[in-house]
Amino acid sequence: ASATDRPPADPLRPVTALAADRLATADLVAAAKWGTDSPIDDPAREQQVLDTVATQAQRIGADPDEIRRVFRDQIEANKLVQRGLFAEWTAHPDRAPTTKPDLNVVRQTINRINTDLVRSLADTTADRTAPACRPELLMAAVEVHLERHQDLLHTAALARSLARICRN
Ligand SMILES: O=C(O)C(=O)C[C@]1(C(=O)O)C=C[C@@H](O)C=C1
Repeated sequence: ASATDRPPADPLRPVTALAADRLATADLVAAAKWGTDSPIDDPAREQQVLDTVATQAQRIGADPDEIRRVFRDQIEANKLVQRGLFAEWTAHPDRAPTTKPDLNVVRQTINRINTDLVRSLADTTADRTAPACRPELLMAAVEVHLERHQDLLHTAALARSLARICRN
């Protein structure tokens, strides 16, 4: 067998990278909401996200309820980052953002990541069911943390976002 016959060393890397990509948008969402009347919690938008990913899951033969649960975690993790940043900006106003992104544009980015993440979850159903899922997921999270030089807030949120990736 040649090296190319080997299964990928890091099968959960794409899912982990997409979860981190989605969390990176929390900085933009927080900056868009900072100093406005828009609250961090937007239940109507959450419902829209969850319904859309469930429909996408169904269309590609994935379990819509499982995908909903995984995305509930993505949303909670996103709010963790937003709340952490609001706390930091409140305590240190000099660290608050000076430009305000357009929330609708940021949501378009989130929508694209959501679609990719649904696909990636469907593609890794076997890996996520395997006994090796937890160690592989941890390895992928450590690699993403190191490569992106993530701070504690984003790494803690990443761990939160991965809570239900493994099926066992
Ligand atoms: O779109 C927003 O307003 C966000 O804050 C992002 C997000 C999400 O993770 O999708 C998180 C919290 C809100 O309640 C709704 C959605």
